[in-house]
Amino acid sequence: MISIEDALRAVIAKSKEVSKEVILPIEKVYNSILYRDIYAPINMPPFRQSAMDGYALNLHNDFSYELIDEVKAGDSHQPILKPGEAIRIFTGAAVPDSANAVIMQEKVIINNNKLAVNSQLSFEYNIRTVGEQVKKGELALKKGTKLTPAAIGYLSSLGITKVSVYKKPTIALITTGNELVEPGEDLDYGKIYESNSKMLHSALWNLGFEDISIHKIKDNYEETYSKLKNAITEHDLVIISGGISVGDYDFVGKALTELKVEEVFYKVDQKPGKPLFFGKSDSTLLFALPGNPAAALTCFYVYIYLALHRLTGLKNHGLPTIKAKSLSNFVKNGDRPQFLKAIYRNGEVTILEGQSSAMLQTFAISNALVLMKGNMEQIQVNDLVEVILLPF
Ligand SMILES: Nc1nc2c(c(=O)[nH]1)N[C@H]1C(S)=C(S)[C@@H](COP(=O)(O)OP(=O)(O)OC[C@H]3O[C@@H](n4cnc5c(N)ncnc54)[C@H](O)[C@@H]3O)O[C@H]1N2
Ligand code: MOO
Repeated sequence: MISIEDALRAVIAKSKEVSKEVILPIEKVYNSILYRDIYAPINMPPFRQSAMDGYALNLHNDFSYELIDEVKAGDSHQPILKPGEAIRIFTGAAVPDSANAVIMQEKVIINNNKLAVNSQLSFEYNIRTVGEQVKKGELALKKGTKLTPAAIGYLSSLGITKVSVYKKPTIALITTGNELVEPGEDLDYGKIYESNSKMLHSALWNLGFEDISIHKIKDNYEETYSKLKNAITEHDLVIISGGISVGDYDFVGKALTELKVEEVFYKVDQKPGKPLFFGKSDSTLLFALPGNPAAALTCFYVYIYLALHRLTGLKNHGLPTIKAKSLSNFVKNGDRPQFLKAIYRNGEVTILEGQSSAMLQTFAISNALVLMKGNMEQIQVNDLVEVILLPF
């Protein structure tokens, strides 16, 4: 059995090489990672731009100006102002070369075509200079940057329509188990509703992964073997739920061995999620998660989240962790390090009742996991504990 730290190191080591480049329309790159540096194709702003609704002035040694023209946002004409002349101007409009300051309309008094300003203005006041944000040819965004809404807005403002990003992995989600029936169908004795696929699918969507195919297999060796074989050939990442423990009808491990999947680790010293398998077949990464729903989701956040980051070119390592003050007492059962479902708010964390790996009720209201190390026997109120913040 491997430790959590070694397992995380192995995930980092094995998942770094799988990234590929793809060029996508900017509408499709949200949450993707830039594959190459982007240089600004234009100056931004492309012209001297008014930052206010007001008046553009050609400054002189007097507080009075004569109003001669108007430039609205989008206008292309360039009135020529002599010293002491002003034009009406609006936010975002092009300031003529002959104007050297803009004054807000609240700060002037207008009388006929005369404009009285009540203060001395400095040159370029309220004017955004050409290339103030970024100059043509300068580095606009570095490779490795995550494309947030702000980044997408910024690149669009530079007129960029296509972006080179790390290809997001194609993902197969495979559930196993004779006991599983679809929500909406009758629930016969001995059956349960299949919930892991929808849970993991939404966790992937939340992180911006959309190329996901879902497969459901029974506890049958031949079916397990052939479905896994196809999934490995056709996807960058295969996530299996269930069938990885030691029962007579747990066929995943045997099929993975037959398929010559390299075992990076099997079994992690942790609770929940002990029977976690991580492997690799050529460039395809493969996680076999324990079927118990809370164990599967914990392993997703702790390990698969990290692998997904690596595959998509992000350099940071997994979910953010912080120290927080516990508002709860908790006594650990056994020596295994434990991930505890919890609610974090404002530097404090409440550890929830109902930590069984079969239960999702507490996970459904959690926004964090408390990591209780193996050598800790209990947590007491006011103890500082390590908290992993979940990505929502
Ligand atoms: N003799 C031992 N038995 C078990 C051990 C062990 O070390 N020795 N480990 C236990 C632990 S810990 C876990 S976790 C489970 C993992 O078992 P599997 O990964 O083989 O998962 P299954 O047996 O297929 O399912 C476990 C549990 O989860 C339910 N399940 C499975 N898939 C789904 C799904 N898609 N949606 C909803 N629920 C699902 C399934 O019905 C079972 O109740 O093994 C222990 N046993
Ligand atoms: O590792 Mo199991 O996940 O405790 O139920």
